[in-house]
Amino acid sequence: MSDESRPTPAQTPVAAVIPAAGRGVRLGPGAPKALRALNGTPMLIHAVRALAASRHVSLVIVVAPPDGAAEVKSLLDAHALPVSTDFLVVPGGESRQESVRLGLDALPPQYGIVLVHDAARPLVPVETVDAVVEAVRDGAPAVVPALALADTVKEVEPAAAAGDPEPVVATPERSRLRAVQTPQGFDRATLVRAHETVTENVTDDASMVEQLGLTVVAVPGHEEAFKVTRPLDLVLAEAVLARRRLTDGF
Ligand SMILES: Nc1ccn([C@@H]2O[C@H](COP(=O)(O)OP(=O)(O)OP(=O)(O)O)[C@@H](O)[C@H]2O)c(=O)n1
Ligand SMILES: C[C@](O)(CO)[C@H](O)COP(=O)(O)O
Repeated sequence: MSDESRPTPAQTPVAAVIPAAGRGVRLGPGAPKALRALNGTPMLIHAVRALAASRHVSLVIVVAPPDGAAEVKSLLDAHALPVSTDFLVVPGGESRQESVRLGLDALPPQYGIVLVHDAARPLVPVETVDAVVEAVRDGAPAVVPALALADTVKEVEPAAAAGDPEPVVATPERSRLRAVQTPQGFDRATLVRAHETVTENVTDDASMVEQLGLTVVAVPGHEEAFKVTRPLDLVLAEAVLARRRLTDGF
């Protein structure tokens, strides 16, 4: 591509990869977590709408449970989604990391910026999505939304058996710690290189970029971008939706 035809950072097309292939073991028995209902609508549909609500995002790739791609395609067809956004569905893998990589493999060439967003964070506000994209457009190779912590955090020597006492080995200074959320945003080439390079298991994509020696930056996250992980999170998510219905009318 010549310099004249290469998009400027402000024009670079943005795609979102939504890993949605997890079982949701910590949520308890039932359908795969992303397909469970929140206020009558599958969690995945909330997450897809949240990302597609950003004026920056023109493609959403949903990474479905390995044997559930057809079901997810039908779900997307059955729910109203913005017509200005394209959608693709691919089957996922055994780990979140593998599912994200399978989503990246399906990314068409024109998308230079990639967001990775957990289906399990269905209520992320569009302002958070936009803040992440804008930080990538401003030149950061990797961006995470982050919140300060309310609890003091201890590092422990993990117990051999669940429930056994665990010796505390350190108390990191809380003011320097952040809980990170999604969407995490990346320059596409950086994220692809990170997934090709880092083979050990990690819990988020940004840490793979850190392992390349690149700087990841944090922008303000949002309390409503919490991850639905345990049963109490479902109660909280329903409450947030009920409050939005009252205050915003949806
Ligand atoms: N093999 C996997 C595992 C997880 N995920 C996705 O990664 C996100 C964050 O994972 P998490 O909240 O841990 O979901 P689960 O793996 O489903 O939860 P659990 O660990 O309780 O089973 C979720 O949107 C989940 O669907 C995925 O796409 N593929
Ligand atoms: C990516 C993530 O949501 C950032 O906080 C988190 O690490 C996912 O962890 P999980 O155990 O796969 O839910």
